[in-house]
Amino acid sequence: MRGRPRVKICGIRSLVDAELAIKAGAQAIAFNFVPTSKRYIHPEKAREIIQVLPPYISVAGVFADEPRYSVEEIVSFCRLEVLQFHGHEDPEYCRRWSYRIIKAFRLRAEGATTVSVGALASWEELLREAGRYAEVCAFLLDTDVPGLGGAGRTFDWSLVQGDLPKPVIVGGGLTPDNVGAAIMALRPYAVDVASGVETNGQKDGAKMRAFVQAVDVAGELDDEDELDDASEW
Ligand SMILES: O=C(O)c1ccccc1N[C@@H]1O[C@H](COP(=O)(O)O)[C@@H](O)[C@H]1O
Repeated sequence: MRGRPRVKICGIRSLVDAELAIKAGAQAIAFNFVPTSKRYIHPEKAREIIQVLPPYISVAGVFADEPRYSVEEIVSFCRLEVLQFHGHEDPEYCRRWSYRIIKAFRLRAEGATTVSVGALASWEELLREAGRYAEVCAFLLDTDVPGLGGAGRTFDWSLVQGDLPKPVIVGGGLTPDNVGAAIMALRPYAVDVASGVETNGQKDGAKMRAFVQAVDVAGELDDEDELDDASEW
């Protein structure tokens, strides 16, 4: 992909965070329902925020290894539109949802020599895993870090050596300074950021604006390289 990637800002915990992200130009925001995450938000609070959002902003929920009934309950209570499964969910778990599903794969961190259980260390492993998840709408490529995600660390981008069968969202340690390079290297459908737009653990409006501007610049450069191709997302 091709052209200007979409931006998702993850770990929204207040209405102010949501407003800043939307004003900065994000197309999607996400609420984190992983209980161990420092960005966890209670469903009641997420629902309050979602109820007053303007239209045309995609709203996602991040889950990791959560029982299905519990996800169903939170999704319908909060009226989420897209679900991001960030744990060890297998292809069977990712089937037969009435919502769009993004499956996250955790890739070897830049500079690391080993990976944790379920994380991927080569293009061949990634390609094989991606082929198993027929019913998801996109893959999120994130970094293998303790706590499953959100640590602000990049993965080894050279592991990605071609196209995957679904649109690719790139996350993991992106910042206003490196997101342009990530886009030029990986040409994703979308980029995803949590830590890189925060200061002292709080969402930072200036960093969010700088992030979206960096995506705009890289997206324009990418556009110049591309002929319109309606067959690609
Ligand atoms: O943000 C978290 O705390 C988190 C916890 C558990 C699973 C996923 C989490 N966040 C996701 O991690 C990536 C990258 O975050 P970062 O930019 O490196 O901080 C992002 O996709 C979040 O959705």
